[in-house]
Amino acid sequence: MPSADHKLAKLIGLKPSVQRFMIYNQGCFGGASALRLAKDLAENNASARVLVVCSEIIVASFQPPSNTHLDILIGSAIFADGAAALVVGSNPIASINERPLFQIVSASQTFIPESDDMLIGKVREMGIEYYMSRDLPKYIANNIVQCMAEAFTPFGISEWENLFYVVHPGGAAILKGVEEKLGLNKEKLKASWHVLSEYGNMRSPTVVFVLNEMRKMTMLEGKATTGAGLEWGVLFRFGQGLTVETVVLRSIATNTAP
Ligand SMILES: CC(C)(COP(=O)(O)OP(=O)(O)OC[C@H]1O[C@@H](n2cnc3c(N)ncnc32)[C@H](O)[C@@H]1OP(=O)(O)O)[C@@H](O)C(=O)NCCC(=O)NCCSC(=O)CC(=O)O
Repeated sequence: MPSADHKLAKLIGLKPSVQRFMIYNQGCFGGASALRLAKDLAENNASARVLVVCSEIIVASFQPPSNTHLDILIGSAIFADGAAALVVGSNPIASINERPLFQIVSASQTFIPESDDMLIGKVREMGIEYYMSRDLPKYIANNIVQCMAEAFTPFGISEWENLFYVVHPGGAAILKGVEEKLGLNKEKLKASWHVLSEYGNMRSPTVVFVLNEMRKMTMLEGKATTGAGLEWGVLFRFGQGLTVETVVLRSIATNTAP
């Protein structure tokens, strides 16, 4: 200490009076927790612009394979270092060229009952020791429909095929489980599959990579909105707890987005 937020604020020349918040020990769902907090800050502080920065040094958790824990080897194979940033605000000012990419409509957090043992990270001297149950993908898959229903019922939406998807690519089995339970075709999670294969599971920044990939793909394909041509979408993350973060998004017309 002072921690990374203080160093970053100085490095990029923010005012000394900038309001800083650090979120630790959230694992993979940290990126969505940060968005949820940023949304509240932006909506409750007129003209605030919130810089969200997610950074993970996962190499600090790297361990040699264990004879008794195959999951340690799986963690070493799928996890990767990464960092990402985005800005959240309300009431964009067109005259200074503020052009949003997505609108955060709602953001919620819940945890799956009886799932505490599915994913555990123990902070040790050598870094974080990770334990993942082989049943973890099943728990996520079995609970996704309920999370989606709770998030989208207030908006009268129940057709999952009509949404765009920004799903945390925790592993291939997790993406396959989500596709299967929501009855999605392979194209729907294209951005998540791409980020998993190119960058791996970087925990909290991963979802920002997926958002950016979604934007890039839809621009390249000439779609009408930043959400693969669709209006409504979901950003879905999970982590220890098992905690699930579900963020309802709306896309922006590409003729107005940067
Ligand atoms: C690791 C995989 C990519 C491997 O996929 P494959 O299709 O190649 O193979 P598979 O699924 O059949 O698994 C191969 C063998 O490994 C075993 N196996 C799989 N996962 C295991 C685990 N966690 N612990 C112990 N064994 C495990 C299977 O039972 C099988 O054994 P056998 O051959 O004997 O039947 C996939 O299983 C996967 O995506 N698993 C989920 C990874 C995960 O938990 N991600 C969450 C990260 S945490 C996160 O994202 C949040 C956070 O950090 O906060």
